[in-house]
Amino acid sequence: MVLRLSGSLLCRTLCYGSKSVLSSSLTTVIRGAEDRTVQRLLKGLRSGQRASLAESITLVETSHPKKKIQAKQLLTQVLHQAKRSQSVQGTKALKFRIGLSGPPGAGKSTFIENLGTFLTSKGLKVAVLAVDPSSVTTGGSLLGDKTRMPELSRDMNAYIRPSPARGHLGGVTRSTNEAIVLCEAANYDVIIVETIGVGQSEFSVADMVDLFALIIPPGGGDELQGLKRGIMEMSDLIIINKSDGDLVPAARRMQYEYISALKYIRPKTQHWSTPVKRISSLTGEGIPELWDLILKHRTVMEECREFESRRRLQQRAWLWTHLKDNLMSSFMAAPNMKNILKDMEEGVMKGTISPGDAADVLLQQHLQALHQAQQHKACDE
Ligand SMILES: Nc1nc2c(ncn2[C@@H]2O[C@H](COP(=O)(O)OP(=O)(O)OP(=O)(O)O)[C@@H](O)[C@H]2O)c(=O)[nH]1
Repeated sequence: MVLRLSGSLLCRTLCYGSKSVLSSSLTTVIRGAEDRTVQRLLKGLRSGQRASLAESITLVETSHPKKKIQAKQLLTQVLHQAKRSQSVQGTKALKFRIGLSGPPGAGKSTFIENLGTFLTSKGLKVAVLAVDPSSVTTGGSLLGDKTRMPELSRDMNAYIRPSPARGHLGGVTRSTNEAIVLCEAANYDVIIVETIGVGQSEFSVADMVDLFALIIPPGGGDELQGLKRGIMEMSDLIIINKSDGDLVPAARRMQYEYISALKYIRPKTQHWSTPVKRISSLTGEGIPELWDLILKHRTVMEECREFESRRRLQQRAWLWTHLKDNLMSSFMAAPNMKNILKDMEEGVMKGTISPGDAADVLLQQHLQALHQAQQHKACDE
């Protein structure tokens, strides 16, 4: 459903809710100060305990009202803590968020296993999170499965989190964003967010990382046509995997094709032109050089100050995701909304009311419901 929200209506919705929003966040702060679970999790996160990290992520994925309050409390504290270290250490305090997308079978898990173990051998802590749209429709998860990365999952300096099998894509990515922050609070240096390059998930992931990489296998040549232009536009790095044995010539061809295709694509930033690198996740060839390139991207982005500005824009995008989610939940929770919604949908399909008018009617109905609820609350008090 498309929610058409005119400026004045949005304004009224927000203004109307502001008092209760304010009081509920104050309640959150006051209650949270006493919350033992939050204190315990914070302590566990600070000492880098994987069990506390797993429990904290589960907490932010929950929709249980009491736990939601705890999750907000935890995130608030964690964000304050991160802000404090950033004010002391500057951007060096910011951990590295890497997004990885690629079609099924591209070798994502083999790549993460190889890069991950390479990084932990250098003394870095690595977390792997998955955004898996398939888990929403099938209830099962294809990504982030520990069995796909056997060595890394046994590594004490690595943490692998499978995709949450709930909610719509917005919900999944929202909790992923929060999971990133929690991994950082638990002192993970590199957070890899993995997604299948189908649907919309890669766009959401690109919006929450410092570097977005696309990984592809050498193929027959149709891949380039099939691959969405959008995903190339938002990539900071293109990795041609499986460049080993008999596949080397095909991988080379693929590399040239991508290099030429990128010439016709507007660069994401004027400070970086997207490199196309061949590697083998199976043999590990090219992985150390690829890591150097990833670090170079970070240095360049820090020097031109885009590293921080991207993060700031991502924070703003995150605010909008929350706002849209909260507005939709409040809209759907209003009394009788399901019936009116059904009537309006039928009307729109029959052509008796225009989609725009139907959206306005629904919003008016929602605002009235909010107003009535507020009046009842005032009477009760
Ligand atoms: N020759 C060769 N094979 C590879 C390489 N990387 C992965 N593979 C193989 O490609 C197949 C798919 O690899 P995965 O790592 O499971 O790929 P994935 O992208 O995680 O696949 P999904 O789980 O379907 O999303 C496996 O049989 C791997 O052994 C590589 O660098 N070279």
